[in-house]
Amino acid sequence: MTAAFSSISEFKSVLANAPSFNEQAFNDATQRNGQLTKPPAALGRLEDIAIWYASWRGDATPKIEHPQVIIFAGNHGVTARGVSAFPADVTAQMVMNFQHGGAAINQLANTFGAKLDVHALDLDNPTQDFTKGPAMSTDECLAALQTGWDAVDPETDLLVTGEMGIGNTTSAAAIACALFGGAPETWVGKGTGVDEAGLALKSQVVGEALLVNPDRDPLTVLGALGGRELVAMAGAIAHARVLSIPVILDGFICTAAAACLERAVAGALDHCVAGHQSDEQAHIKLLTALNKKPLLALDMRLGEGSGAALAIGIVKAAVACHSGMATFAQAGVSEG
Ligand SMILES: Cc1cc2ncn([C@H]3O[C@H](COP(=O)(O)O)[C@@H](O)[C@H]3O)c2cc1C
Ligand SMILES: O=C(O)c1cccnc1
Repeated sequence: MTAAFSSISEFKSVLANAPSFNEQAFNDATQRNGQLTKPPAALGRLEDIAIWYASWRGDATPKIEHPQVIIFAGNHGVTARGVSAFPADVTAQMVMNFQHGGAAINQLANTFGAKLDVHALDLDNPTQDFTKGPAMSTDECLAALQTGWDAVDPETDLLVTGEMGIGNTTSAAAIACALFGGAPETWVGKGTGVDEAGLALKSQVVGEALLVNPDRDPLTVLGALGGRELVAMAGAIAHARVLSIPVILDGFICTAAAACLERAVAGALDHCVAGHQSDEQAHIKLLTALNKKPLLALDMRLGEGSGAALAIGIVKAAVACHSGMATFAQAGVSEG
């Protein structure tokens, strides 16, 4: 399905009307799981993951053959406030690095057999510093949503969305604070490695951003405090929902973008699992608020979709066990 959104409310209504999981496949996969040659629940969370995946694919014995990783890149006006340990130029430089195969995500996508696509969003025009007004106009937000929407390959069977955008942990913290409340201090983290003074500055910047952008409608928050790469991730995750493509969420930034969808339409992230727990301190708080339990916790705080790409291996393994194992009857193994 291709869609050209003329308004944020149209986007929201497409998301709200997206299909849910397939109950027949859920029931069939649950029944099959109980017949496989293992003690009940012996594969732990792998069993839940396989049943979740099967129910979204509408197939009780699915395969994962075409994972897609999409990285979106955006530049942030708020970097003028000195919120990152790195200069804003690094965003465009890393886009070149992705294109030449030199970044961590290139190696991880290769390792797990995923196609990697990179979309740079208007890098020459950073979003407005959101301590001065909304980061984006409605039209800019719609354009970024569309880029994300169109980036999803309808033939893919597992999606990872990642990002690159110097300054975007501040953007993600501002979004999380706007959506879930609490003090800015509880949402900011060290990002690329700011010191104590940098952390205090990030809290101050988030506080200012929330005063200047008082509207708490979740999709308005996304455009007012997000960067284009966050908006595009939300657009891609929404399109995956419409196409019944399961998604693995990455770290703090990806989860903050996704959280806007869930707050706009309850259940909008039911087709998503949390790939990992980022070392960005507020990520676990955000995951808990979304009722998502991370698959991995490896002290990573990179972004680029890296933690989610690693979790492709877990989801693939879970589905391979579920679809490939023999039942007790097939294998002639006695049940307990
Ligand atoms: C070389 C390099 C590669 C990266 N890959 C992802 N990020 C990560 O760091 C940035 C967010 O941190 P902050 O808010 O502190 O700027 C994002 O671009 C994120 O994807 C990177 C950062 C750097 C420096
Ligand atoms: O959790 C993340 O996504 C993250 C954390 C720090 C820097 N970049 C990304």
